[in-house]
Amino acid sequence: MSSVKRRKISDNPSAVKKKKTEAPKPKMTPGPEPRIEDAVSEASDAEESTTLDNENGEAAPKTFKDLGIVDSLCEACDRLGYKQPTAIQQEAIPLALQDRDIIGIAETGSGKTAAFALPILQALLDKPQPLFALVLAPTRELAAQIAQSFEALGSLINLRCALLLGGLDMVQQAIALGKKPHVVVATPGRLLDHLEKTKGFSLRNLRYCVMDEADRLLDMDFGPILEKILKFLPRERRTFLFSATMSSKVESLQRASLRDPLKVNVSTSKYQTVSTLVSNYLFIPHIHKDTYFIYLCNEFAGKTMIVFTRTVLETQRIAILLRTLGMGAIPLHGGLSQSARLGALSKFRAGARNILVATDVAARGLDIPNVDCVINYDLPQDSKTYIHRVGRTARAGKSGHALSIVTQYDLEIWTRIEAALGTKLTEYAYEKDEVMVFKARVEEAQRHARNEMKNLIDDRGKKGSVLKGHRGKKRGAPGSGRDNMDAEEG
Ligand SMILES: Nc1ncnc2c1ncn2[C@@H]1O[C@H](COP(=O)(O)OP(=O)(O)OP(=O)(O)O)[C@@H](O)[C@H]1O
Repeated sequence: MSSVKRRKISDNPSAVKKKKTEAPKPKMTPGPEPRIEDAVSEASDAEESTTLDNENGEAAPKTFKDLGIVDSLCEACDRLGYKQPTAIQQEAIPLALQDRDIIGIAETGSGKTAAFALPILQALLDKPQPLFALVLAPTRELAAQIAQSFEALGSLINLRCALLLGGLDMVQQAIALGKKPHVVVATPGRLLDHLEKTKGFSLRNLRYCVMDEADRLLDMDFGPILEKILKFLPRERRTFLFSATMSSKVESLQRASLRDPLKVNVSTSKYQTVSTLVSNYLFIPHIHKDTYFIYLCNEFAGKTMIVFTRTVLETQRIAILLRTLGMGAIPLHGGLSQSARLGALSKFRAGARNILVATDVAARGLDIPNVDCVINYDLPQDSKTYIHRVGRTARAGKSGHALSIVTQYDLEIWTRIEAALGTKLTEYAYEKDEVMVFKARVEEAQRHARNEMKNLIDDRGKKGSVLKGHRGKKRGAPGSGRDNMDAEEG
């Protein structure tokens, strides 16, 4: 292994010899006085990647060191197998090192997490202090994953990171905050609870605030909580917004109170999927939906799959249906306890089950290696969610397959999704006779699933039951609590 000068975070800033990082000149010039409106209009443009720059118009290979990243962080990247920065990393890191607010847009699975984590860790090395950075994410699973990425990238520099998630013990989290972490990763509802209730916890000296899946965080549901959180943060700070899909609504971007932001867009169109993804649909009669679905699962038998459904109950029913037919399925939705949710995800990650059946709580950000296929059992309600769902496969340059089941009732939304993608997808080729071979077995499994669902619903809320007992409570309804904001995205 090459010998590198390693730097560690010292809590005594004077103990670290300050060395100004010489970041290479960015290819995107800041230009005169960028305003939020400029960023907004730029963000909605279809743009070419700005990495094309050598004589042949090919991307010049760059290393993390070339981008201005220090040795200890380069070594952490190396250990994680990051040989070269991805496009969004190449574009965003030099600008972030120059102390700019950034709106970063790049396809799903393109390495956005390291694009914001590395500059933050580097700034932390320069000026070490507790509660240096805050990262907000819309779902608990995503927040947990981001904290893991920070810990992995900060493994050689003594990074302390705290994770604040809804659904888990506040006291344990307050203890973690008492240890003065450098980075806090949180879901919005729980962070606000701590800001309001945990004695001695303050983000007054925060230097960086990141909103991952920013368009979701800034939308109507989360927006009001975000506004409250921002009142606890200092105005003098850097703000990074990252997502694969970005809202171009001025109001929602203004919510993030960016200062002269620069937009880094490495997507070639507004809603784009990666080129390694094969996407098909099946147009089928609603009455045979389960039979077609089981046929598809059989076609992809042995592969790792995520199946998206619209509701908690449908997620649970589909998982039972699959298990009854001998397939290793596990449900993930906001009707489960938080420990059951994290348990389901780790079983799926570890390969103990090869089919994850999920609501949109799993649509954004989750980075599970080697997901071969995403099936939209129910179509998503909007095209943005489609992009995020299918982005759970074909990540980091790998190939993947997305299949959407479209019935006669889904034509309008499907037309809208295709229009947003700017392309007509091809239909998945099948022989109807081969599908109908499954009909009798599926009908038997449906009867079994109906009975099991009845028992689960009757037991809801009882001790040891699978489903939580918050029947009928809506987001924001009295008693549901803001902590539940991130409990269920579907
Ligand atoms: N430079 C790199 N080289 C190789 N792999 C990388 C590099 N940077 C990140 N990765 C890996 O690529 C995968 C996707 O990264 P990440 O989860 O940050 O994507 P993302 O852009 O945030 O996706 P999404 O929009 O779905 O949230 C991760 O497994 C990550 O470890």
